[in-house]
Amino acid sequence: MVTCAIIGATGAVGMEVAKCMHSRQSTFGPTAPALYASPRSAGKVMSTLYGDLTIAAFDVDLVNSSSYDYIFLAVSGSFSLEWAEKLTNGGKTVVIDNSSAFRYHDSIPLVVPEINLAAIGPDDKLIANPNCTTAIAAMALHPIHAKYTIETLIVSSYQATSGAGEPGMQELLEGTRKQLEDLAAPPQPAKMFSHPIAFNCIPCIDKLQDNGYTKEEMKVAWETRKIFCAPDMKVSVTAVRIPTLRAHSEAISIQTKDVIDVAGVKEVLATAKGLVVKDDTANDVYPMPLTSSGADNVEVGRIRQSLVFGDRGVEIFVCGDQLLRGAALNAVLIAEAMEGRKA
Ligand SMILES: NC(=O)C1=CN([C@@H]2O[C@H](COP(=O)(O)OP(=O)(O)OC[C@H]3O[C@@H](n4cnc5c(N)ncnc54)[C@H](OP(=O)(O)O)[C@@H]3O)[C@@H](O)[C@H]2O)C=CC1
Ligand SMILES: N[C@@H](CC(=O)OP(=O)(O)O)C(=O)O
Repeated sequence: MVTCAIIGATGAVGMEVAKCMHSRQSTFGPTAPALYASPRSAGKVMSTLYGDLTIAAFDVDLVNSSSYDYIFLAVSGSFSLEWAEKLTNGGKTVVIDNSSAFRYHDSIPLVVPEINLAAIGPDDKLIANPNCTTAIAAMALHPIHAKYTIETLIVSSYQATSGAGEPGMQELLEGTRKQLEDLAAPPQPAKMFSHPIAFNCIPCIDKLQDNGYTKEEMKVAWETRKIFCAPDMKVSVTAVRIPTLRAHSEAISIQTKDVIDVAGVKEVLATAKGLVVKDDTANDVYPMPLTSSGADNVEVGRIRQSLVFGDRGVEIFVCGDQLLRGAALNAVLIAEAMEGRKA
């Protein structure tokens, strides 16, 4: 029996981890996870696919006394910095961290299972899960990179409010509801975002860096290079928050080393794991947040030859549920693969 705990179980990612575990019957399904959150949530009962489960307040000794096989961490970067290594419990537990705390450490694997599972060594006990915008793009980009060698990426993202967790979604819903009561009223003041998000879009996610890009934008560059082992790949991103609940979308311009064409791209994407090609624009079939929300696979479409890069470039549009592909599902697939290695 594989035993697991979710820390941050009441949050947007934590709740999805429990659902993903349940759906992966082969490895995790039979055993309900232990759920931990902040002391605010202690004793609360959460309805899950495993039935009603009671939340415990996080306490490192309490958690370590259970010697779980896997811990899914879904709290904050500062929380992970403080606790992640201690939670490996002297090597007894594998900790898969959804935060950005360890992604850029050379000695910590940053993993998308379909791409670089081999980055996990036999003694690795702390594994970093990538940023959601990075993970979704990577699913479509890696097969293209493997065939044509990507040299340059220019990305514009359209990111859902759940990227800011459960409170982000609540702010969109509440702001929209209030605005619809009186369209002439000033927007609700923003708490989670830097401006009201209802009926708006905000071209700034996370902290501004010295180079004029935001941290969210730089994460995509840093992480794509690390996951693809492509330190020289040129990556420029504009990350934008939009008033949707779930699923991030990205328009991606790709410039390659080798000559590339649409038919070849479609062929390589059609057989790639974790992807579904939705590319029939004449019949209004393309990736969208509404169709990719709740789905395990990333949608890719609008595949066309680049007017800018000619026969060394294509344009694609991707859309994926960032709570799943960009967080919970990616983490559970990592654990499943690590468990599979033991067999
Ligand atoms: N949302 C997304 O799309 C993605 C998020 N991530 C990362 O995943 C992590 C979680 O994000 P998300 O689910 O969105 O965040 P939420 O704000 O929705 O959830 C945060 C969770 O952390 C818990 N928590 C807060 N403080 C403590 C504490 N002291 N001890 C134990 N638990 C605590 C909260 O519990 P309580 O309810 O008791 O406060 C809650 O369960 C973050 O690091 C984020 O960067 C990564 C990829 C995508
Ligand atoms: N920053 C992402 C979500 C997230 O939490 O990312 P990260 O794990 O890199 O902090 C968003 O706002 O959509």
